[in-house]
Amino acid sequence: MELKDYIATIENYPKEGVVFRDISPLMADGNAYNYAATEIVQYARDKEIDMVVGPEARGFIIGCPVAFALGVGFAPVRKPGKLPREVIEATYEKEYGTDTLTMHSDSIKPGQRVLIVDDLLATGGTIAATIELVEKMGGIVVGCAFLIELDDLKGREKIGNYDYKVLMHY
Ligand SMILES: O=P(O)(O)OC[C@H]1O[C@H](OP(=O)(O)OP(=O)(O)O)[C@H](O)[C@@H]1O
Ligand SMILES: Nc1ncnc2[nH]cnc12
Repeated sequence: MELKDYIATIENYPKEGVVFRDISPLMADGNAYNYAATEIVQYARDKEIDMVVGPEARGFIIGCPVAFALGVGFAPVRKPGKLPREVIEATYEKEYGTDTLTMHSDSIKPGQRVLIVDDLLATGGTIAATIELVEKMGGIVVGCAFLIELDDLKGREKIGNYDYKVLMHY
């Protein structure tokens, strides 16, 4: 399946100069959505994953079906003020601004093997902050998976030696 057929491109959104890659046509097509999630599940199958972690909000859209298919739990990474119990925080820079991410401080148990899933890798700020949060709790990041990587923004460099999988490059 040619997954790029299901990505919409919007220029100058949400800011002048940004080329936005929109996954909503992919989500709207049952076959494409299933195919994309299954590709990530296959990548993760032999990794003995205990938990999937995904950043708000688009990381939930692809991370939750992957967790469901693997038969493991999902831990959300959220923007400040959204999680009701004790949280840990990490601050990061992204393509269009700065932000802080939080997780419930007990959402990953020490030694758990974690797959991080998000829709898109841009500057890598989100994935770097998410890795930091998981590791603060003693989790082991065994893989990172994305639908899309924006190669020019060099987010790959923030991933360093962690294993990662990308379905589409722009
Ligand atoms: O690699 P980075 O430069 O960090 O950018 C990638 C992140 O940016 C987008 O999320 P956004 O923060 O826009 O939130 P949303 O999913 O709630 O729209 C995207 O879904 C990734 O999580
Ligand atoms: N160019 C882009 N398109 C879609 N989501 C993004 N998140 C960060 N940069 C993005």
